[in-house]
Amino acid sequence: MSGHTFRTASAADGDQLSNEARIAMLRSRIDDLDVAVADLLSERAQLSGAVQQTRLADRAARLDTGREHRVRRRYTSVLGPRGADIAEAVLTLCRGSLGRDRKEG
Ligand SMILES: C=C(O[C@@H]1C=C(C(=O)O)C=C[C@H]1O)C(=O)O
Repeated sequence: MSGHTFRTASAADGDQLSNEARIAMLRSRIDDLDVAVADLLSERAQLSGAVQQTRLADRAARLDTGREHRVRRRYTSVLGPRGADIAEAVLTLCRGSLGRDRKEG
């Protein structure tokens, strides 16, 4: 678990605010979410790299296309068809995590 907690900005939060203040409040929440998403992606990439490394140590294929297909379906089931683009970007980031680990290690 990453420990991030979120609350959604509600209409009531903005009732007393100017549009400028409302936008600033919403953007502040967006900025928090971007940091949290990037942290989660970093953690995911480390875990994915560890799985890939372990499979290589077992002389198995580093990648698993069946598993990647299930990951893509998870994103599209939540986000709709555009989720496929996000899934692809996430998988690309995580496939690269092994290379980065090697350079750093
Ligand atoms: C992490 C794994 O290895 C690779 C990376 C994946 C991912 O980042 O989601 C998925 C499948 C594999 O190609 C895994 O098999 O779960």
